[in-house]
Amino acid sequence: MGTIDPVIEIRNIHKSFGGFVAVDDFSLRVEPGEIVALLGRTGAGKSTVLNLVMGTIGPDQGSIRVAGFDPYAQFRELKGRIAVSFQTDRLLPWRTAVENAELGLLILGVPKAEARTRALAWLERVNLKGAQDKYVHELSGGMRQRVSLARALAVDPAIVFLDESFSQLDHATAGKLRRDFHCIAKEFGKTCLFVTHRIEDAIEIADRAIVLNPGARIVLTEEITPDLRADPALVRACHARIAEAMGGEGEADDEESLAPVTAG
Ligand SMILES: Nc1ncnc2c1ncn2[C@@H]1O[C@H](COP(=O)(O)OP(=O)(O)OP(=O)(O)O)[C@@H](O)[C@H]1O
Repeated sequence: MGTIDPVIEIRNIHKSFGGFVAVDDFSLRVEPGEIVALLGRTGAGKSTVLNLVMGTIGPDQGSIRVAGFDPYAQFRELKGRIAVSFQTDRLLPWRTAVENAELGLLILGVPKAEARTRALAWLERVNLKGAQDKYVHELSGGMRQRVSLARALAVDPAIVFLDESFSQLDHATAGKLRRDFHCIAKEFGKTCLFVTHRIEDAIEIADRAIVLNPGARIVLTEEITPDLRADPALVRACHARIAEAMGGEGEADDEESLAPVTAG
C-alpha cells in the first residue's frame, strides 16, 4: 500500500463556461480496481467532471492524470486503456450483436478471427449467449445495454467510465445489470468512475459514492462495503444520507430497488 499510483488523479480542477463556474476546485483520487460513483442533482457538474476526466474537454486550472496521462493533451495515449458506456447503447443497427461487440477490437487492429472469439466470450460473460446473431432491433433495452458493455469490456480497458448507463432501463432490468456489472468489474479488477442520478446505482455498484452540489463541490462521501450492501437497514440509512445530500433528488421509487445485493 502507498506505493501504488492511483489510476485517476484529479487535482484542484476548475472549469467555467462563459462566466458560469461548472467545476470549482474539484479533487479526486481513484485507486486501482476501485469503483467510484458521482451523484448529484441536475446541473451539479457530474458530466462536466466526467468529460474532463475522459479528455473531451480540458480544465481551466488544475491537473488530471488517467493511467499516468493527461487525458486532454494526450488523448491518443488512452486509446484501448479506457472504455466508455453511455446512457444510450450507441449500437450500430445494421450490425448484429457480435458485430457490434467486436467493433472496438477491430478499430484497435485486432485480427478479425481473434476479435470474433473475444467478442463472443464477452457476450457470454454478460449473459447474452445465443443472441450473438441478432440485430439491434431484435434485442430488448437491457440486452442492448449488455452488448454495449461487452463492446466496452472486450478491448480489455483498465478503466471504465459509465455515464448514466443504467438510467433508461426499468428497475428490474437495471438492477440485474448493475449486479452483473459489479461482479464483472470486481472479477477483472476494472477501475471505474461513473456518473448517475440514481442512488441505487451507486449503492449496488460503487465502493465509494460521492455527492456533488453545484460547482461539483463534494458534500458527502460514503464508503459502500459488501457488509453494508448485504444489510437492508444499512442500505436504507446510506440511501437516506445520500438523498439528503442530493436535496431530495434521486429517491428510489420502489421497495425492490432497495433490496440488499447478495451476488458477488
Ligand atoms: N458546454 C457548456 N456550455 C455552457 N454551460 C455548460 C456546458 N456544459 C455544462 N454546462 C453547465 O454546467 C453546469 C453543470 O453541468 P453538468 O452537465 O456537468 O451537470 P450534471 O450534474 O451532469 O447534470 P445532469 O444530471 O443534468 O446531466 C450546468 O449548469 C450546465 O448548464
